[in-house]
Amino acid sequence: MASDNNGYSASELFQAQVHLHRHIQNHLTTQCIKWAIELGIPDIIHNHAQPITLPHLVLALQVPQAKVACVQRLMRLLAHNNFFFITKIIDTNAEAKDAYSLTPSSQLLVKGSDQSLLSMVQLMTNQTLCDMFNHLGKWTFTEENTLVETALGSESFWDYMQQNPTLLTLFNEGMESDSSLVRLGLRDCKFVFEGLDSLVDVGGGTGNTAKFISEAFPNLKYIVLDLPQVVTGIAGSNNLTFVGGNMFKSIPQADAVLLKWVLHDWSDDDCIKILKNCKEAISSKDKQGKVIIIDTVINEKQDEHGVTEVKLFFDIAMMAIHNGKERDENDWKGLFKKAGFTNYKIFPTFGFRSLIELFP
Ligand SMILES: C[S@@+](CC[C@H](N)C(=O)[O-])C[C@H]1O[C@@H](n2cnc3c(N)ncnc32)[C@H](O)[C@@H]1O
Ligand SMILES: O=c1cc(-c2ccc(O)c(O)c2)oc2c(O)c(O)ccc12
Repeated sequence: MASDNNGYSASELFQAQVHLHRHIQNHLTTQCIKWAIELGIPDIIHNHAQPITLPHLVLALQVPQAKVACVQRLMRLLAHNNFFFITKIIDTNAEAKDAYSLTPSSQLLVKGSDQSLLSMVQLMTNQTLCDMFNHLGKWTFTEENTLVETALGSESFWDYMQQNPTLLTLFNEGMESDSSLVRLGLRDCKFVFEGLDSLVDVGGGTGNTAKFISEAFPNLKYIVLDLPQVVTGIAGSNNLTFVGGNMFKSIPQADAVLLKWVLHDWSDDDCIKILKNCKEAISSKDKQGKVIIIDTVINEKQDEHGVTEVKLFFDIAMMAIHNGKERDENDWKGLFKKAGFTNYKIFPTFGFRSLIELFP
């Protein structure tokens, strides 16, 4: 059998086989994270005062004896991928036993903690949304802008959610959980909000970011603008008001506009429309305000491989779900110029996102 393996050595092809399997079976990591959450494993470990052994873990889980080894194998895979640490502890019989503890990544999966990303995991592993990605091939050959049209038959993701209140709640809770972590980054960026009398948080969702900033700046008049189905019925406070509306139609006047995780949902043309409306909202006779953007800036040269991978995952998700995209600095610069802004400054502070200050 004559073959030159297309010029590759056997060892290169075996490496390629491993590489391929790592990626095509990666959905099992997702499923195992979901499984561990369903069992409540991060919470049990969190509530246990010290690293927990397998016998104690399965006792707390109350799994049938026949499934004990399955839990051990679940924990082995997740520990291999840094979702748990495995350490040795000495038990009452003076024997060394494996015990599990949380890593920073599984700390994010603990229910009810300030930095819990549990709702984001529930959103991203939602069956309807995950199934949608099976239609990418078909979608390519349609005239439809988004996979939501091809797979779910709705004009836009926002329309689909308006018709599916359970998904809307899941989405809003996912966004809220994301905002909790962004708080940590904002602590170092307070200077961006200093000196402002008023701010409109455009597409501000159910107001988690709003609560944090409006509490930190009690003299700041803070308005959250979002779709009526998102903000109707949400109570504000002294300096926080929720307004139902449409950012393409009009944005209330203020010293500054905040756009957190909004522009990546939209095409370039739509972003230019939104940014022009923002410019109008911050321009008055006697002063020019600013726009504060919290979003992704792709930077393949500077970022670690894993960080870029996350940004590129979001790029595919935004393309498919919204006809949106993730952008590099050059893309952002082009949008800013076309929308009539002259100056901007990027602070890379929020993990895979940055804060951009934008001036007319
Ligand atoms: C990805 S979410 C981000 C929410 C929030 N800024 C955050 O970071 O948690 C985008 C938000 O834009 C809102 N949105 C979509 N279309 C809108 C429109 N035409 N006018 C105002 N808000 C809109 C959505 O309802 C959603 O809450
Ligand atoms: O963080 C997000 C995640 C997703 C999302 C949902 C289900 C998936 O299966 C998936 O891969 C991604 O959707 C978003 C979105 O639609 C936004 O407008 C803004 C942010 C997100």
